[in-house]
Amino acid sequence: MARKAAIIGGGVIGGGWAARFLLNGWDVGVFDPDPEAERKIAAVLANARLALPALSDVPMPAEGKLTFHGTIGEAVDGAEYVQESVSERIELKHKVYAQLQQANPGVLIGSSTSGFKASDLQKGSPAPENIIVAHPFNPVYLLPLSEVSGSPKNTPATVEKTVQIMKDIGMFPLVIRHEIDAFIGNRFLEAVWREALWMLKDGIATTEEIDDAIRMGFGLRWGQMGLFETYRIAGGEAGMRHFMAQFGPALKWPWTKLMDVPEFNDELVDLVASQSDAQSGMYGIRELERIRDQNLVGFLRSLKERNWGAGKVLREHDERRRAAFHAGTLDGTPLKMAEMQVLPGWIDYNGHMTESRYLFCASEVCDAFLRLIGADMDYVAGGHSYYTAETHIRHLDEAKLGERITGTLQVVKADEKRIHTFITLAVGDRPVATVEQMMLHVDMKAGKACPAAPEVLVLLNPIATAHAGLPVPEGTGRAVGQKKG
Ligand SMILES: NC(=O)C1=CN([C@@H]2O[C@H](COP(=O)(O)OP(=O)(O)OC[C@H]3O[C@@H](n4cnc5c(N)ncnc54)[C@H](O)[C@@H]3O)[C@@H](O)[C@H]2O)C=CC1
Ligand SMILES: C[N+](C)(C)CC(=O)CC(=O)[O-]
Repeated sequence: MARKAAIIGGGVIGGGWAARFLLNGWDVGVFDPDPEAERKIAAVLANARLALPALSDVPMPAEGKLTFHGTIGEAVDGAEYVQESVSERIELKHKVYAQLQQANPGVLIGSSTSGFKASDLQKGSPAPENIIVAHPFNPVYLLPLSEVSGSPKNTPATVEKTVQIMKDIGMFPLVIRHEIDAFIGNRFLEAVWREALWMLKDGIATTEEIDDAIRMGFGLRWGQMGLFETYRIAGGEAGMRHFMAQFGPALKWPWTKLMDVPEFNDELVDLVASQSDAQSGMYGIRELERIRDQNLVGFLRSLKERNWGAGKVLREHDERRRAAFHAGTLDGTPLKMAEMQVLPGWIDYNGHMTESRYLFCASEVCDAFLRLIGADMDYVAGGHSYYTAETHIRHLDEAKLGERITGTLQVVKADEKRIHTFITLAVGDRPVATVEQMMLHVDMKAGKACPAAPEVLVLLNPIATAHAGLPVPEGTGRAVGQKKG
């Protein structure tokens, strides 16, 4: 049975949480009095469905069931976790917790609050230990950070349970060790926001110029190394100490206006909003969200390839799901090994997935299979691997932008040195290509074929035996130009 989360407040952030839980296989019950909430969540979910699966290299679980409810009590019924995402008003949050704890007394409540401390949120609650901060960043379905911040009233077990739930949905829970307003992320962002408002108000730069200064320069660095690692490099070979010596005195120079806040009045709002309209008003918000998501997917995918920063979190999430997935897949049928989404860069001038990507997809399927039988990176580091000796691709149908391709693999024949595989790439139940391959087991140092290690054969052989009982897949052994049948 699917696990269930309740999302209380289905606006920008609640919608993002709903999408993340649903796409990770949880059922989600939503309560939001806004009559538009269902439509808004559907729009967020549509964008999330295009973006989040593109980060995964293992099959995503079946999407959970989304339900909308007329009361908080119905939404939280049967939920093991609540993500509260109502507007940032403390009295509203207190009212919501009272209703939640009356309906489901032991339920764990994580708050999306941007700045209230857990001890502020817990005031007046009969069970303060079950209320904790789990502060996300927009878009919740793509960005992994969740700042988990408790008070002395939360037990270590509550913190750990929250951490585990965040990991289960692919997030990076950062436990904040000291209770502070706005945690780490927003304390930092607020400082940047104040400086930006000053520069606007003083007529130093426009919204667009400030955004350009970020996105053409240091913003790109922050996304992959943060602040300290970046500055360490800026110190040259002498590193951080040299950086500090060189730029330390600047701390006392009038570089910032940080302690002063520009007066927040209509004039300031008009200045920011009108410049922002001029800069980006040609795009609708949902359109901007899709542009942002595609940029983030490309960025995150390249971090994933390098197993770095947020990309490492994605890989770890894949590993956890891979283990769960394979536990249920070794049943003697062709192995469902990988799922991929057709990304914008994969489309050619004919408007469909370009031919090299079929081989790329097959190689993802094949690598997943090799990991399954223990021929993984540690095995390769030990000097042995499988090399592909021959590949035959048949293109059966088109794959279009955004479609999800499932790759299944059947072992046609295997012995100590060879694996003959037949991979089917399908969109739903429509095969788009088959890829037949012969792989040779190789001693990499000697550059020669040799028998695979016993620990690999012990995993490979039962699969090969089970698959030997299956019909030989249609198309096996075909040559280019050969007539069907
Ligand atoms: N927008 C952002 O960038 C971020 C916001 N947050 C936090 O997330 C929370 C929600 O913020 P947003 O989604 O931006 O606001 P929003 O205004 O988009 O959504 C708030 C939702 O709460 C609903 N609501 C109001 N009273 C309610 C009640 N009694 N029960 C259930 N729902 C109710 C509203 O109808 C609305 O749909 C806030 O605590 C905010 O500080 C956290 C991270 C980022
Ligand atoms: C502006 N904000 C304070 C609501 C921002 C956040 O809380 C995090 C984010 O997504 O930037």
